Amino acid sequence: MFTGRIRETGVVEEAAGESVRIIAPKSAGSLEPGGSVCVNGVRLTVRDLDDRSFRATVTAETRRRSTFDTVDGGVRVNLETPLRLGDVLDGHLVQGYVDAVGKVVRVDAEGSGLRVWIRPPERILGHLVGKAPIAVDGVSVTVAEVLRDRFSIVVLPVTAAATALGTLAPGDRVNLEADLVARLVARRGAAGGRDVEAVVTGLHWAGHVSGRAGVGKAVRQLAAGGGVVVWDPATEGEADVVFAGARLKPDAFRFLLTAVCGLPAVPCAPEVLDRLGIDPIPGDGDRHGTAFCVPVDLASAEGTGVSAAERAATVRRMADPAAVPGDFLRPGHISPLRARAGLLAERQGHTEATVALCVAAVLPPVGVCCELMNHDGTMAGAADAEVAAVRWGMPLVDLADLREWL
Ligand SMILES: O=C(CO)[C@H](O)[C@H](O)COP(=O)(O)O
Repeated sequence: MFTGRIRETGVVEEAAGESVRIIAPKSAGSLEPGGSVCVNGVRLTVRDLDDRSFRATVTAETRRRSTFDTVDGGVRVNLETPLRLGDVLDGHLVQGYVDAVGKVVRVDAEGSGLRVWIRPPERILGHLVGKAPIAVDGVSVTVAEVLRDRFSIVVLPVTAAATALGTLAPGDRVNLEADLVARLVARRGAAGGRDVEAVVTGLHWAGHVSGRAGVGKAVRQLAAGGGVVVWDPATEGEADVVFAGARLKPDAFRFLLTAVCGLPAVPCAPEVLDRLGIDPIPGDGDRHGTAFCVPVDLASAEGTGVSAAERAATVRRMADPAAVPGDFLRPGHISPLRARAGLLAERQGHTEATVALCVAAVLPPVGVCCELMNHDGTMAGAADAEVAAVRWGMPLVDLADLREWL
């Protein structure tokens, strides 16, 4: 077992047939014939050694499954000697079994470090989770972001200096080992006919989530009647708490009014509003093109339509496919918003995000969104939203991630 903390980079002196000789004066002293050594994330067996180098076996299977298919003399490699019981586990548990070879597609300077984008084979993308560790050429780093076909890592200056990651360039191939925990979960999921995404999204998880698994978690939460925080850094710089209309309980509406504190509104797919005869409010619209429609109340209600229970009942009826125009009084106290037909592909607003989440949750395309406002009356920023999401046990997802994955 290894940790992904590289103590020495070695240089390949010779690679021929089933063996490789590596110059490694620091590591050679603590190796022994028949023991293990991790070379660029690949666990190899030491054949023989002297005080400045060692020779290890590279089987045909290892060559097929790693970058050892092309390794040559002169190449700098990351080395790690095996973990001993009682050693500091400063990194994460690395087995030295390569899951896949990825290709570096982009390297950008980021602060004093580097952001490296890697395209792995599709089959391991589902094992990658933002903020979880991964071994890249045997180095323990954190997955920063997972997109549809790639993920990124940030290589800090200290890591760039101490390992061969500092010289990575587009086109380079790297050995990848996904986090042991993610792989075990994936295996368990596969046994049950489900993949890792389904297992991860089933976990109780609050705060910022990202990538496909994060969006899956948000959809699942909404489908179960829970709330999701959607952060929009680009247009409004605001976070909205979103619920599905069909699952809306009076207590959720009370929560929006008393804890979330913004202006609750009800995003609807355009066909719902057309069917219910709910028209847009004439005018130039607000600064961001939010499409407010004539507010409504449930005609069968007996109060003013303002209580949390009555407002929730109005929303649930709007989400009911059997609802008809006569079910609603105009004007009322629930403000519908008209989503664009193309949803997030057409407009990146909370209106479209709410409807898209409901659709992904296989629910009628009607939801509630309410801006998160601090109790001093200012609008919540990213840090406020994250704190609130954790406190309320809700996932927080970026609008851009919803656009990418829904
Ligand atoms: O005005 C609003 C409804 O209370 C909000 O800003 C809400 O976020 C929906 O608007 P948009 O689709 O423009 O993001």
